[in-house]
Amino acid sequence: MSATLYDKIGGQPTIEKVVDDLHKRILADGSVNQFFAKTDMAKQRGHFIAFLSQLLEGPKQYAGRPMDKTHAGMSVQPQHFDAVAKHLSEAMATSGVAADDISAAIARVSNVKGAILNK
Ligand code: HEM
Repeated sequence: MSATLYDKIGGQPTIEKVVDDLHKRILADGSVNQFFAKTDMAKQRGHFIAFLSQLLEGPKQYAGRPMDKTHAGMSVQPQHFDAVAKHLSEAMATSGVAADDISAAIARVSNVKGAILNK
């Protein structure tokens, strides 16, 4: 059996590092940080770590809301999605994730793009 993407990138410790870096990047980016003005980032951290782990075939631990309901009414546009995906990709690179694993992870994240844009 081949290793899951979750295992390949280093499992939970890597994902936690990536999400911390991602949140720094999002909050420093004036094109998307306004969306998170009222968000409890500690809670968000836990949800995003769990969601990402599950998306990369790690433990099924996500207990947050579905993507369409979570992002409903936010009017997230494709450029916002692309900005967050770019931050995620750069955060993974900074944590030492290999380029082909980053591409595979971003492809999985892109599968939920429609739900996040509510389209
Ligand atoms: C790149 C893909 C994305 C993924 C995988 C993702 C995933 C998530 C997850 C798992 C949550 C937590 C759900 C919960 O609280 O139950 C969440 C919340 C949130 N997301 Fe996203 N998201 C993405 C993109 C975006 C984008 C592009 C924006 C806006 C620029 C955005 C804005 C938000 C906000 C503001 C919340 C918090 C809502 C609250 O405060 O309750 N997300 N997202």
